[in-house]
Amino acid sequence: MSEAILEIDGVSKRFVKTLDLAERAARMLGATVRELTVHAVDGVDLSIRKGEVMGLVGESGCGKSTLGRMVAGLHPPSAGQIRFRGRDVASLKGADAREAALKVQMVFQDPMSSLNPRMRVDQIVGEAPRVHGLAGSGEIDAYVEAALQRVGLDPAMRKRYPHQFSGGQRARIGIARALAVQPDFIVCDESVAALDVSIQAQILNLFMDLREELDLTYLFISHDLGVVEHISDRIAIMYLGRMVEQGASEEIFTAPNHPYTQALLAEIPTFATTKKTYSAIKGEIPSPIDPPPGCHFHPRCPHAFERCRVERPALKEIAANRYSACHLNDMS
Ligand SMILES: Nc1ncnc2c1ncn2[C@@H]1O[C@H](COP(=O)(O)OP(=O)(O)OP(=O)(O)O)[C@@H](O)[C@H]1O
Repeated sequence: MSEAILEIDGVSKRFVKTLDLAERAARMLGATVRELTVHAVDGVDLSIRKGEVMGLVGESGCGKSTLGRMVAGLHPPSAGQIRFRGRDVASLKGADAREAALKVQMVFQDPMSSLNPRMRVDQIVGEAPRVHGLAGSGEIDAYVEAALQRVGLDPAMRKRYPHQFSGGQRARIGIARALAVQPDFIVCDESVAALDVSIQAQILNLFMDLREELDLTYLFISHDLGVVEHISDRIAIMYLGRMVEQGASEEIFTAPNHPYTQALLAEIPTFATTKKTYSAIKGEIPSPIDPPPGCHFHPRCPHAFERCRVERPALKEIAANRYSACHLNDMS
């Protein structure tokens, strides 16, 4: 088993919700308007080994993107530590901080909104390597051509603008831009969610080919367990800011431990009909502004009992390299 390249240790992120117009007006008129805190990520632990694909799954709003953004250095954690190659990223300064920032890159969901529409592809892909001195002015054209070829784009298209490409091609441009700074670790945030299913498969295959070719490690974020099933070595499941289960991909699918994971699996039609059947998830996801006490999942859990309503379950190792945060595991 290879060493951890990334360690997330007790990481939390809180956002103070900005007041809307009516709330600001009420405050100006002297009313007491409480500032609300969103607990987007709440004490998450996760360790990712060099070369693996870690799938990160959960319903919308559970904190996946916020965790991914913290890993990519786009948000500082409110608490806890993120270590890349053993070094606390927040404590790095100067050249060390810049180097760490380049080594972890993010590929976003919607290439159209993350690519500058007024820049040509060669500028989009070439900008960061030029700024960071990875390619000199005499080499930049060849550097960009190689980056485009690596993701399956014809370098002859390098003078075009993003709107002149299809969705799948734009996804490839986003990947080429991320790879152009020679990262070791890629955070894919719903990177195929906006694509047609057949194009999704092509882009997932591209990610896997690049992993081999460039020795990459991935944190692959998706709300859809079906998408991460085939590419992830391990899967981590989040619910309302907390980690609820982690394990080898195959084990998560064949023997999910946490009732929330079981409910998510019930929502994949092929899985539910061909393998085991679990109760589908019921009710709305609660707000991270006012999460339920105890286990956050207890109001929707078919197995909840008194302890679940009052005590937060710790993420415990329930078998070798298998973790779950459920009080039911203490009863067997
Ligand atoms: N900058 C911000 N300011 C305030 N609240 C935020 C901010 N970013 C995220 N949140 C809130 O934090 C919670 C987690 O959001 P996040 O985007 O990380 O979830 P997610 O699981 O990635 O969901 P989605 O797939 O819908 O993006 C949500 O309630 C969201 O509204």
